[in-house]
Amino acid sequence: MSASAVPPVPVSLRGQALLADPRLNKGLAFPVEERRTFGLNGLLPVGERTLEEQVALAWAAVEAQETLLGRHVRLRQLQDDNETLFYAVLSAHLPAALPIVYTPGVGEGCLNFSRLWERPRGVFLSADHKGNLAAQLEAAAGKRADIRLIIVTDGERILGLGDLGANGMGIPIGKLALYTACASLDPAQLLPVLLDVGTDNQALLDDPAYIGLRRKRLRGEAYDAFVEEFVGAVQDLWPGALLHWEDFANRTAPFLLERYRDRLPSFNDDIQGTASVALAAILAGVRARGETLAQQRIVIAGGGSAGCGIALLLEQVMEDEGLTPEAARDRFYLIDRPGLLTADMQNLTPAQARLARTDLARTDAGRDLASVVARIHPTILIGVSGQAGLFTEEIIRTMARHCERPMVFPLSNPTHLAEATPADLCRWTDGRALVSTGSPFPPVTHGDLTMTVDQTNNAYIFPGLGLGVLACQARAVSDGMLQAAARAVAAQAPLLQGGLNMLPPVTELPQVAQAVARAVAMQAQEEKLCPPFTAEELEIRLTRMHWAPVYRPYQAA
Ligand SMILES: O=C([O-])CC(=O)C(=O)O
Ligand SMILES: [Mg+2]
Repeated sequence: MSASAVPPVPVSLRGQALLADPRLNKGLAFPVEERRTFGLNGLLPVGERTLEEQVALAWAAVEAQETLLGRHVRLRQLQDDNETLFYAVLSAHLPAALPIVYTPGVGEGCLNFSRLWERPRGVFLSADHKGNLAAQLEAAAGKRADIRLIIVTDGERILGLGDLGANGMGIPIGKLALYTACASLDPAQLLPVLLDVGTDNQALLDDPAYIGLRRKRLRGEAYDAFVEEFVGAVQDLWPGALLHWEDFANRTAPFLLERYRDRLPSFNDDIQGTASVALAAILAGVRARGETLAQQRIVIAGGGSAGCGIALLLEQVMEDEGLTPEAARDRFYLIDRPGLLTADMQNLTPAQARLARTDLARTDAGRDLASVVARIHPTILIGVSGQAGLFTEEIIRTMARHCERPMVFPLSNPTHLAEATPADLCRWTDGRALVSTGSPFPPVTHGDLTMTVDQTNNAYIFPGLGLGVLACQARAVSDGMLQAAARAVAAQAPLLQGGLNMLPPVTELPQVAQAVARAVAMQAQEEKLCPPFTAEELEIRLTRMHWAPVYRPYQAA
């Protein structure tokens, strides 16, 4: 769409204030007339640039940075300076920009967040300000803001990096960028929120540069009441907005998910988004092998909420394929630090207890990962352990002896925490393994074949899920909607169309998001979780919600 076809936006800011507003700033792309109308002459040099020229220069400046952190910082500065240009850069360079803005670059950003802090983005809600959260949310978002989607974290389990306290704000900022870059949601409708309830990370508490609350984490009833006040404020201020929970600790995440999933549209991305994309890749893999999910033996290394979430969604599909709930559960072997989880263990979470094995006792030998793999001959091995190198050569070679095309998913993030590298997995299995990681990896070569590495990252799911939920005004996010999202992604698997990959390439994330959004909305309607709509109405809404990174003309308000 050319700029002249777009109706002018009324703008009340002038001069410095206009240039300092990242949502409105155009930098040297302000045309002569707007420079005059808004008092920009003298503030800007006379030179003019098109958006395309700005994109080329901005991207060159990113690429000139020597480190991943440097590139991440450069893009974050661009986002805070000129949002339109930032998203134009992302859409022009999506595969290269994603690992900078998102995993693994965002991990570096979080680790250095306090030191890099320059200007605010999003809302920091501190436990010290309890009782005042609604006012702070409204003030920080802007009085007239129409917030449709919030990502919230309390920073306790940032990727596999652990408790980063207030530094975890990098994650909601980074993930929200994907809602715009992949699903074209208007960035003005998205809000990152950090619940600053303290940190148990002593290094941060001791760090003079740390920007967060200097106290141990709020726990128990005080924590619950704080989250409750936050959710209540969101519902009052922005009814119908979607709440995306991200990177909460394993013990907190499932509890918050269950507590709120029927009260407002909400989902936990680490549990449900990760499960949905894993299901997508696995469905593509088993179909390519000419099998069903119900035929698989699945070992999950990592008994946290992500591992349990993956098992739950896979089980539901196995039941759809005709297995009884007991038979479906029997397909899974959940392994955590103490080894295979067995029903006689103490302190299991409810999700772990459901999956714990009853055919072994906690005192039995052979409960370590290598022994379990050697005994049960899994067809699928999933790593959500945060333990680099957990998938050893011996384990993988054993698995590959009993399975022609073993599926191996080292999903831990960021890159250095993956349970194995794709290159090793390819070598140890003579190129037979179907490999997918959580973070991006370079292509692998086997013989004269070079293939890109699939990334089973929730980025395939959450942007489209959010778009679909908002487009149909769903009042909740059901497991059925997550299954529908997975099926929509699996339907685009190159592996089922003569290609090598289980997931579509990252370049296709925008098309994937549209397909996921449609599938999610249709499923919500099927389950009567939204007002009824026709297919035509859905298309109109999806088109209306489409925000493109182009400069709109301004007129003085
Ligand atoms: O952020 C990512 O890349 C995936 C994710 O949710 C996590 O690892 O916590
Ligand atoms: Mg996460």
